[in-house]
Amino acid sequence: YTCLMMDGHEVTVVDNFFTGRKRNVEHWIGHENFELINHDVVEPLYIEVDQIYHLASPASPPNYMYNPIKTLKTNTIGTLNMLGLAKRVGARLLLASTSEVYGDPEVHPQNEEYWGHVNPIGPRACYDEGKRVAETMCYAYMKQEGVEVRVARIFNTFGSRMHMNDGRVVSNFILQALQGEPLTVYGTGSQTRAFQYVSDLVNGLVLLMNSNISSPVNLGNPEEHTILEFARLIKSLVGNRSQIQFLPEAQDDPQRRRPDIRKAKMMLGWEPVVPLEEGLNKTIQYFNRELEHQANNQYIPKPKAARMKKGRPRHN
Ligand SMILES: O=c1ccn([C@@H]2O[C@H](COP(=O)(O)OP(=O)(O)O[C@H]3OC[C@@H](O)[C@H](O)[C@H]3O)[C@@H](O)[C@H]2O)c(=O)[nH]1
Repeated sequence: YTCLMMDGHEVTVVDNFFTGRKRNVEHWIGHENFELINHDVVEPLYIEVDQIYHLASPASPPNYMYNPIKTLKTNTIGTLNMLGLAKRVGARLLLASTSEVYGDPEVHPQNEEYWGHVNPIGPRACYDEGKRVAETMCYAYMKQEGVEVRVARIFNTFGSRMHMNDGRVVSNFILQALQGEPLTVYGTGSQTRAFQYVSDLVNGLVLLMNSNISSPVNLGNPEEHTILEFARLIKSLVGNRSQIQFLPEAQDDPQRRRPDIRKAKMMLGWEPVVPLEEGLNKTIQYFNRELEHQANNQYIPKPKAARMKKGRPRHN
């Protein structure tokens, strides 16, 4: 799939490593087109660039709810800083927005015209409303300052290099199945989602960035399943006998979600090409290797040296 560095672009990765990991980019360290900056977008950034993929923000519900104020700052102040950077250097900015701007949708499937159904004071608000105002900011900078913006509304995505503690449903189910633990379904499992594999998303993001479409575009895989169906599918692909355990439902959990991707198809010529099972199998292999890596890299503390007692004279 598309790779900016292999295509000859110089890429500067900016990460505060709140949910990111150095291991995910370590194979690029030393490449002449690659640079890594440990930086938080809540602080201003002064670099020279032509294009900004503004992907900053935790995306997993447990991660973004862990520190809602930080999530809000990242999506508001962070977005203002990135738009300010785009304005200063004349760069184009692509915002990673989300299907969560549609909230718990009353329209199905969701197309880009739908305004959404979001609880502004619920537990997901820091993210939903943060992304909604981030979109608003993009169009204010476009109108008032002439900044070129692109807005991708990204639907549920999974794949290699996800964090083991990510907390979203695909990584949870795979890790649970691989370890023979029960698969935790929140609520009845009748809520639906549609999942795209990460490489499809990357292709869509690069196509959108280089297109002339400034209005929001959905990027997702329209193949919709209930969460219970996902649990059963992952169990069968991993091939073990984990139980399914029903836990209380998550508050404000969207009940149905599926992208209408006609706009991306028509205007970008984009659609997902990785079948669900193939993506899941790749991700299962990845998490298998992660579990092995974890088992082989346990930190074993060295025995502590005897501590000097306080108050006694030291004889050196
Ligand atoms: O262990 C789990 C985790 C999650 N779930 C359920 O699975 C569904 C999907 O949950 P996830 O946490 O993976 O993701 P959500 O769809 O709720 O949110 C996601 O939406 C789109 C993106 O912007 C983000 O990646 C994320 O916010 C929900 O109904 C959730 O309640 C489980 O049943 N068990």
